Amino acid sequence: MAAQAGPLVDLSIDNDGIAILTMNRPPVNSLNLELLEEIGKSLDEVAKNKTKSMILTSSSPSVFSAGLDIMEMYKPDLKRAEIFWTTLQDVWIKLFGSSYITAAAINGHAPAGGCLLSMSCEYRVMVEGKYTIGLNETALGIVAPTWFMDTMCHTIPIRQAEYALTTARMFTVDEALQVGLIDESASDKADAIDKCKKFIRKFDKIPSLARAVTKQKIREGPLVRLQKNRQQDTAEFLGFLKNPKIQQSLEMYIQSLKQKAAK
Ligand SMILES: CCCC/C=C\CC(=O)SCCNC(=O)CCNC(=O)[C@H](O)C(C)(C)COP(=O)(O)OP(=O)(O)OC[C@H]1O[C@@H](n2cnc3c(N)ncnc32)[C@H](O)[C@@H]1OP(=O)(O)O
Repeated sequence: MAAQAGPLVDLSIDNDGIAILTMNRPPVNSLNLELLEEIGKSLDEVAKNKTKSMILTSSSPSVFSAGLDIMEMYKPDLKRAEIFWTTLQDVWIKLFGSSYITAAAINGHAPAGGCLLSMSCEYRVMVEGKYTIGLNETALGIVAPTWFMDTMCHTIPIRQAEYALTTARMFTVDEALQVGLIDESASDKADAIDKCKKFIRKFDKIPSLARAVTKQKIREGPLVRLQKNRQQDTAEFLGFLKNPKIQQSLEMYIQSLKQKAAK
């Protein structure tokens, strides 16, 4: 993968006071430890500045995020892998449990961890095109953690979530719209951001404390479940990584990605 030039995320505040968090790890915004740390810091920044809302997007022309960086899981240094996983948990807790309004302008593919980040927001607008979104972990021979599943069950009906998770279903933009995995489609990134802003403006007349407490209460179940089981969740992740069959599946998957990229 190409070396990183420039910051891994850009956090700007627009004229309406809306924070725009842009992931910037070419070529595909795969979530490695350093990118997750920067996303986490930006989420802290948004919370600290009491910004009323945030839009999550990507600087790539065709990928929102390719999900977790598979190289963090393939034959890893186990100490780093543990920090990687707890950082991912932190990012999810901060984003899913945030009190400010969140929306994702999904300007490209959003598999696995990319889908998780967008589902952790309150509203999703995806750019039309040959892009797909979904939790495809089973196709890699791995099991999505419970909190990934909880996040999907919080977004689409549980029957659809079970079917999508077990079959590693990647939804086209139209399919995602139909099932409610995204809320709107958009012609391009600017349109997606405009539509996210329109969603955010819906709260102009809603008292912000009532909105925030309602959001946090409705999201309490999945959050408490992870918070109570963080150590076990981390131990399970490390256990997965130590399993030779999982390592073999990851190796085959990496090979297939490399072959596809070389074509
Ligand atoms: C117990 C564990 C539980 C948690 C588990 C998992 C959660 C996850 O998030 S696992 C990651 C799952 N992600 C994927 O399956 C996506 C894989 N990528 C793709 O499908 C495509 O890359 C994508 C559609 C996102 C974009 O396609 P293109 O624009 O055509 O790019 P390329 O496929 O050519 O890729 C360019 C370059 O990036 C490398 N790459 C892609 N994805 C990843 C990734 N997730 N991690 C690391 N590296 C990735 C790809 O191999 C190419 O590399 P080079 O060959 O070196 O250029």
